[in-house]
Formats: sequence, C-alpha cells, structure tokens
Amino acid sequence: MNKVVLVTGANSGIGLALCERLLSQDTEGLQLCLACRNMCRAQAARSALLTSHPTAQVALLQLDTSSISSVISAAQEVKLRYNRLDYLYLNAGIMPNPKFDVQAFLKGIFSRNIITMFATGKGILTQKDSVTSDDLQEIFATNIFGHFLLIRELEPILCQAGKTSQLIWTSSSNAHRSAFNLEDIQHQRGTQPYSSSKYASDLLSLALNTHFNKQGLYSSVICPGFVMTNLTHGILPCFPAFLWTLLMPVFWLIRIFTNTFTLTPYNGAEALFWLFKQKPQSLDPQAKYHSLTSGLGKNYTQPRKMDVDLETSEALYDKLLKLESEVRKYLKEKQKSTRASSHFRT
Ligand SMILES: NC(=O)C1=CN([C@@H]2O[C@H](COP(=O)(O)OP(=O)(O)OC[C@H]3O[C@@H](n4cnc5c(N)ncnc54)[C@H](OP(=O)(O)O)[C@@H]3O)[C@@H](O)[C@H]2O)C=CC1
Ligand SMILES: CC(C)CCC[C@@H](C)[C@H]1CC[C@H]2C3=C(CC[C@]12C)[C@@]1(C)CCC(=O)[C@@H](C)[C@@H]1CC3
Repeated sequence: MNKVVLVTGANSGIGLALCERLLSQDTEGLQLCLACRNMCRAQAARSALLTSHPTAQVALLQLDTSSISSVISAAQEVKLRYNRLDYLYLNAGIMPNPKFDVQAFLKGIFSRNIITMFATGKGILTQKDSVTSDDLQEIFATNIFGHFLLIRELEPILCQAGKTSQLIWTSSSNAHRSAFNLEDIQHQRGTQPYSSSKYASDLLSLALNTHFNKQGLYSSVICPGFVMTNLTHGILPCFPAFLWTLLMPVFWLIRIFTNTFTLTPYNGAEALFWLFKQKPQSLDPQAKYHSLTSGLGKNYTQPRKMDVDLETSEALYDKLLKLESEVRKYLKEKQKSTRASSHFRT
C-alpha cells in the first residue's frame, strides 16, 4: 500500500520544495496530495513535479485554510479519495501587511542581540491583520484554526488501529510566548499576529501529542529558518525580487554567523524531509526541529527545546475545541438560512 502524504500550501516555496524532495527519494511508493487554495498555481506546481518525476502519483485538492466551509469540504474529499493518511504537513501560512521597523533593525545591528534578531526577526516585524468572511482573524484562521479543523475532520483516517501517522507543522523561530495571550488567542488586539499564530502551533502540537499519541497519531513542529519565498519578499514590498537576489552574497556572509539563514526552499525543507524519515515514537514532543545550513552550505536538522508548557497547551486546546463547536453551529445556521432563502426564491 502506498503511503499517502498531504501537504497544505504546496504550490510554492517550502511546501513545493518538500514535495520535490519527497518524490526524489521515492517516486513510486507515495501518493502525494497538494492541498492549495489557488488551483491554477496548484496545476503549475503539479506539472513541474511531473516533469521531473513523470511516473509519480500527484493529486490536487482545493483547500483554503482560512475558510471553514472549504476545510470541511476538502476533508470530506480526502476521506472519499483515500482510506489512509500517513503524513499531514500543515505548511500553508501567511504574513500579510508586514511592517519592517527600520529603526529597530538598525539599533539591533549595533547591539548584542544582532544574531537573535537575524535568526528570529524578533522586535523588527509587525503585521496588520484582517477578518475573514467567517468572522475570524485571518492570520489565526489561515495558520492555525483551519489546520486544527482539518485534523479534527481527518481524525478517522489519521487514527487507525495498528499504524502510526504524523502531523508536521511549519512553525517559525519567530514564535514567541510574549506575542501570545490565552485571553486573545486570535490576536485581535496586538501587532504580532504572525508570531502569536506560530506560538499557538507550537502549543497545539504539544496538546495533540497528549491527546492522540495513544491512537498512533504524533505531532511535530519545525522551523525552516530564513528562506527566500513569496512570504519573505512581501516583507519589503518596495524591494523587487531581483534586489533580494542581489543581496544573496550579503546573506551568505551572514550565514557564517547564523546557520538559520537557510535561504533556499530546498534547504528550508530539510527538517520537514528529515521528519518524514524518523520513527514518530522517537521524536521529542517539546522540541522544535530546525532546518539549518552551515557556512559551507551543508544542511542538517537540529532539535531545540520549545518555550511551551503542558498547562498552557491544554488551555489552548480547550479554547480551540470551544471555538470549533461555535463555528460548527454558525455553519449549520448559515446553511439553514441559505436553504430557506433559496426556498423562497423558487
Ligand atoms: N520563508 C520563511 O523564511 C519562513 C517561512 N515559514 C513558514 O513556512 C510556511 C511556508 O511559507 P513559504 O514557503 O515561506 O511562503 P510561500 O508564500 O511561498 O508559501 C505559502 C503557501 O501557503 C499557501 N497559502 C497561503 N494562504 C493559504 C490559504 N488560506 N489556504 C491554503 N493555502 C494557503 C500559499 O498559497 P498561494 O500561492 O495561493 O498564496 C503558498 O502555497 C508558512 O507557514 C510560513 O509561515 C516559517 C519560517 C520562515
Ligand atoms: C535589506 C537589509 C539589508 C536586510 C533586511 C533583513 C530582514 C528583512 C531579514 C533579517 C532577518 C529576517 C527574518 C525574517 C524576515 C526577514 C528578516 C527580518 C523572518 C521573520 C521571516 C518569517 C519567519 O518566520 C522568521 C523565522 C524569519 C526570521 C528572520
């Protein structure tokens, strides 16, 4: 039986690089499913993968993680198509309207925190969030809640007797406890919704291990390092892509001091790929697995303890369950009112 691997946000950047790496090591034994919101870009990604691996099994799935109805119908589709799911990569993510604090950056360059600043982006980035049509904060809905709902919907094929499955989150070293507030899990009030959402994924992964390990489901988080992708290009919108390319020699130099400058999607996908090859029982639920690249360009994966605790992870898990049940109620009412309005129209 071929293993089924589903990757969210697989049409570009780190997600697409992971798919390429998975197929390079095993073209025949995998059923790869690219879950993307934009089907045109998804088709282009599939064609690129099939060009280098013509015999691979690569399917597409329409999924917008920021939309509740999209997540629910995508999960139904997955359950119809496959009777197993071995790896679920929760990779889709956004950092919209980023604001780069030039003053803090310049101050950071001449401080003792320079390496931390380059490795985590701490203190130099804020974002302006918006609200989805389901009335959720967009970054929270896309990066966390849509994925949580997807896992809940896919439970029957993720937790099967006699086998293990893995959840693998693309988190970030930009995840900070200080950006997260249990009383405001959607980060409606702060200016660091991205950091908050990534810290929430670290907590949620821990809670998922507590609740699902007995049923053979294991969860891990990774940080890809600093990678040149659409997401990072958006940080300095006044900078065209070619200027980022021109800066590459500077970034290679910085890499000598911090191995977190992985820079290419291939390098950034290192920890995602490494986890694919591990026995899930051997992994540390409190560790974040970092993709790292040495000054000489050698890739490796290193676990580092996360700043998370069981009590907060449980509290977040309970809040997500509560939000899930509210959201399901809201969805039912929305469906009822749509049915009623179409009834009056006929
Ligand atoms: N680049 C970096 O330095 C770092 C990235 N990360 C994380 O890595 C992950 C991948 O990002 P990266 O490859 O860098 O950036 P990209 O923008 O290249 O990839 C993000 C992917 O997520 C998809 N996506 C965004 N919103 C949704 C949505 N609502 N529903 C479904 N798919 C969606 C995008 O699709 P579309 O093409 O339609 O926009 C795209 O395929 C993210 O979670 C990011 O936070 C973490 C640390 C560092
Ligand atoms: C133009 C200048 C010469 C260089 C500017 C550098 C900054 C734009 C980057 C330095 C460290 C980078 C970084 C991120 C974004 C871009 C920088 C701030 C992230 C915050 C991107 C998203 C993540 O999840 C983090 C892991 C990245 C950490 C480093």
